[in-house]
Amino acid sequence: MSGNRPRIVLVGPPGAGKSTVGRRLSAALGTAYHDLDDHIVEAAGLPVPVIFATHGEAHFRRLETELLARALGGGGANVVGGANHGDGGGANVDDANHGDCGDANLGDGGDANHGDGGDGAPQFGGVLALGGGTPVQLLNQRALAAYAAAGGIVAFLDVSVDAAVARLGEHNTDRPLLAGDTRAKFTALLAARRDIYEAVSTVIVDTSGRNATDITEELLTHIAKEDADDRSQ
Ligand SMILES: Nc1ncnc2c1ncn2[C@@H]1O[C@H](COP(=O)(O)OP(=O)(O)OP(=O)(O)O)[C@@H](O)[C@H]1O
Ligand SMILES: O=C(O)C1=C[C@@H](O)[C@@H](O)[C@H](O)C1
Ligand SMILES: [Mg+2]
Repeated sequence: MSGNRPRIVLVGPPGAGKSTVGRRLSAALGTAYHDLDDHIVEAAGLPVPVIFATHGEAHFRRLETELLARALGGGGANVVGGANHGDGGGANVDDANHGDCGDANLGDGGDANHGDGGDGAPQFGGVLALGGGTPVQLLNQRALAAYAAAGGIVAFLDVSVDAAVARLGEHNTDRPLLAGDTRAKFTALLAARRDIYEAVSTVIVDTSGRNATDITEELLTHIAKEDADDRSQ
């Protein structure tokens, strides 16, 4: 796996602890931490709930797919501001004007660094936590499959409904898809996505009833084992 691609990618539903564990893991590994949601927020210049409310989920998903392709460096979909980012390859899913949002600059970010290092090479080494819904899009599933086939680790952080709701609250306001009755929405969301999380992952870690330190230790052990296996081949 190239040094500038993530050593490990974390997937799972909201509240699984991807961001929490991802930060701890990167600190333990002495590597960078990247949160795809944070990169989307930076690219859009808006918080996630505002992107959803103002520009719609479809626009958020296009930004997400573009940034995942850049992070995994597989020449995947080029969705946002394609002409300016020079990463080439793959389908161009959106046009340069982002007609759905009425703002030609949204998601392009001008001179902002969106992880492509300015020369198209991905700069997402270390730990990459995805958004809860990132693996749902087919293009993203393909990007993750290519990354895993090249030796990448995709860890599904699983969580029960009760544990997730205990973490997120019964009426979460930070996650647009869980607003209102968070328990009911989380239950439906996990039921719809469980097979996808399982399919894209190379390892599954149940986080229910476990603290972040414990989960981080398990992932560190897994990474060390993968590294040892790589060396022996
Ligand atoms: N193992 C854990 N035990 C208890 N609480 C946890 C654990 N992991 C995370 N949390 C708490 O749960 C909440 C959600 O965690 P976090 O933001 O890391 O989830 P996420 O998977 O990144 O969610 P999202 O997909 O919405 O970004 C936070 O308040 C965090 O402190
Ligand atoms: O589960 C989801 O679809 C989402 C999870 C968050 O990480 C954000 O990516 C956004 O709120 C969508
Ligand atoms: Mg997160």
